[in-house]
Amino acid sequence: MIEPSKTPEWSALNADAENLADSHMRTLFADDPARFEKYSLEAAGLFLDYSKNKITDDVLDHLIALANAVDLEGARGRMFSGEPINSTENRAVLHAALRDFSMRDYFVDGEKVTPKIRAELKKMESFASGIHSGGRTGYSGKPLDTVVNIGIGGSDLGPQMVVEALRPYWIKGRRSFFVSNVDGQQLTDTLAQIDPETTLFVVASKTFTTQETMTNAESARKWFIDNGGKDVAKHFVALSTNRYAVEAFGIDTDNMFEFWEWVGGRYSLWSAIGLSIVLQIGFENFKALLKGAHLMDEHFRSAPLRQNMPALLALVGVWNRNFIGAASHAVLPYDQHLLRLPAYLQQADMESNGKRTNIDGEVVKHATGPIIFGEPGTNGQHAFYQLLHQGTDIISADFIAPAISQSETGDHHEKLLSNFLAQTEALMLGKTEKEVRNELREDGTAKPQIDALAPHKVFPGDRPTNTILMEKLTPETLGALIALYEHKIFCQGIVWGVNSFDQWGVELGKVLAKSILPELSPIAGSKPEAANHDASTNGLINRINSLRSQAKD
Ligand SMILES: O=P(O)(O)OC[C@H]1O[C@H](O)[C@H](O)[C@@H](O)[C@@H]1O
Repeated sequence: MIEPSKTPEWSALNADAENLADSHMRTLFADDPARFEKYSLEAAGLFLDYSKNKITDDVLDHLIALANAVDLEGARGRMFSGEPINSTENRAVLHAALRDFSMRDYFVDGEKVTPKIRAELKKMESFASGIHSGGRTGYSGKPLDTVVNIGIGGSDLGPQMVVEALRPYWIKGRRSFFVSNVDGQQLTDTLAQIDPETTLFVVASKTFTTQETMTNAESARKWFIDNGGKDVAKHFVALSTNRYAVEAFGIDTDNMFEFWEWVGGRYSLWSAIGLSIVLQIGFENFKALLKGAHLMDEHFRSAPLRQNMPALLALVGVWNRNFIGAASHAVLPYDQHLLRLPAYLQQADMESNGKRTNIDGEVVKHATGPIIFGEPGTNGQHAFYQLLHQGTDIISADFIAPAISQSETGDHHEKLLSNFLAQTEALMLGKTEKEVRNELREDGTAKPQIDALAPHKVFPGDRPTNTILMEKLTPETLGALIALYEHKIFCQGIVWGVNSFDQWGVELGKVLAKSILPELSPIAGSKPEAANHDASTNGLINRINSLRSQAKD
């Protein structure tokens, strides 16, 4: 592979960063009145303004040249044509096929996968319509109006985020719960709110071997039976790629919704993993979500890089990460219903591009995926934005908002939007010491106080942000937004030369936890002194065991 940091394009970008070091974004805006028109674009119902980044035409030219040097367009073609671009697992990456409503066919290893996708969607549709119409009931004949989705990671974050985002589309009277953590408190708290007669447990796991999910599913089944539940088959369905493990767990494969190896866990909400979404908002709305994503896919496949929203978002991200030095990236939705978007993107982005080895197995020579974090605005403003404005690190950020709220209430949304706009303006402009001093003087502040206060009130500004706007948060625009991020992550992975579709970094902890589990004492029980680990881990096991042994059962 081409080592990006050794290319002339990378060197040109380094030189750009040096040249721009002394110019402030204020000046870039003052010097070029067309900046907003030049550095913004529309696609699939989304509008992206990336003008508040420290970029120029030269920077963009060099970023596009870098994308060409690593053959981003070729890689994009290889993904869509079903090549096994997930090289360490020898798998294709075809989540886009799940939402392709054109007549296009997709092949994996010579096999046409399109009919399988359509058949599974049909199965989901008819299952959901049975539940919604009351044709498919629980063991006592009551409607199944409650869903408990048991899954973790990609089998939890996507459906949960979407269900939360599309509240106004909820079918009246239906409730959804999401249980992910192996911490039994989450399951216990959920079970306390539901009725076995009216609950459908949706066990979601690509592998069907994940400790957390299997433990929660076993405990949920036990609770169901202990609480008078009968006919487990009516109350438990599975979403998985692993038929064998689903059968072994005791779920009839008739009650299984299937997806395939070529759908990565964190890219799976479009597959059978979306069943909990379908049950909460209806199949037509789920289809609209898929269609929105498909619109973005079509844009991504066909638009030249200079007019390609996911590619530009990715390249500007590379600029901020590798040349401006932003090691963290904030995702800041100004929409309360997008509450779970930052958590969703933490997995999507950090599990995809948090890699230190390139696809050739060499340690990379440049920074890769940033730390992703975020909270909905305006809550974040009253918590961590202090650091965004005046901290010692440059943190890039995406500000996301709908122009019209899903529930307009008085002037709340105008207030929300005024904050949304003010924050990116403030981060870009900053406030000079001169401006601070003038303000204090106008307020009648005495000279010694001005001298003492002024340095604290200075904002450096020049801090990079993207603004993503949509008319309204709907299934379509949400689909497009998620697909935008999926493709952004893909493009960055290609530039950085990493495999965005494996996740070996989660394995070591899983293996060690397995060896520690039998060493932990039950409540009021006892276990031999731990001696197989490092001194810290042994010491902590012994301390936990002593606390648990002394506790009453
Ligand atoms: O869907 P599952 O097979 O249960 O996997 C659930 C999650 O756990 C794994 O450890 C991976 O890190 C995630 O990518 C995955 O989404």
